[in-house]
Amino acid sequence: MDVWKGVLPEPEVRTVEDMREVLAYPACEQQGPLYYMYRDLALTDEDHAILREGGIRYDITIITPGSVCGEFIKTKGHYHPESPGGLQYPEIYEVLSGKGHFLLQSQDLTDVVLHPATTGDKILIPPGFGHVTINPGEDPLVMANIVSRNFESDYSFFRAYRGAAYYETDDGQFLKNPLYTRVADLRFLEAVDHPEVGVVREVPLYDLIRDPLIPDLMNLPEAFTHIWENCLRD
Ligand SMILES: O=P(O)(O)OC[C@H]1O[C@](O)(CO)[C@@H](O)[C@@H]1O
Repeated sequence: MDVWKGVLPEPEVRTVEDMREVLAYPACEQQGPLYYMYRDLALTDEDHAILREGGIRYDITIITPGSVCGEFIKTKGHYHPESPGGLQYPEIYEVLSGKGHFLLQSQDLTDVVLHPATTGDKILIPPGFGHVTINPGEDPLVMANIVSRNFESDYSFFRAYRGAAYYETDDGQFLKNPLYTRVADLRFLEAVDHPEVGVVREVPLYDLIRDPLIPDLMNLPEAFTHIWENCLRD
């Protein structure tokens, strides 16, 4: 992988079979791996200690291009649980190469946002938003994330509702998931910088592991309500 100069552990792999319960076309007979997750990466032991002490993790995920019976390949989708301060844990993503469509849906389904993103773009997942990443491009989508290491993702809603509120098909259309009876229309929003917390295009996400603000942003989201309130503004 060109974008990562460090050691790569064995990835966790999701296959068509693992994804069946969230697919637009669950009877699809295709098989094989769809995406690869390299979790808890660090370039040096010192960096790994910084990540551990800050209670955060740096991961890289590679989503292969293509479709599963006509639906673009995507991640499974999950929500994050509540942090001790009462807000759900947030997350930060960066596109390292390729194109991504980051679909974010609020817990009460009154807001569903799609952020198209390309190399360098950063995406904030605010507390309370479930998220799925779709690869709508012809190349692998390589993306990194920083997230708290103090929780496990919650897949129960996406399992019960067979995926996110919208499926993206390989002709570029968004199909409303019929199990969502009441849900907001999809809003398209450009990925923007968040200079107040140092999350900007010119600074690679990996460099932020040394910024003392980032562990707080990820683990004490209640101290950053001004960021969450504004990050999905039109
Ligand atoms: O857990 P899912 O929905 O398959 O999504 C995978 C993504 O989530 C993460 O676990 C972080 O939230 C990443 O490692 C990976 O990109």
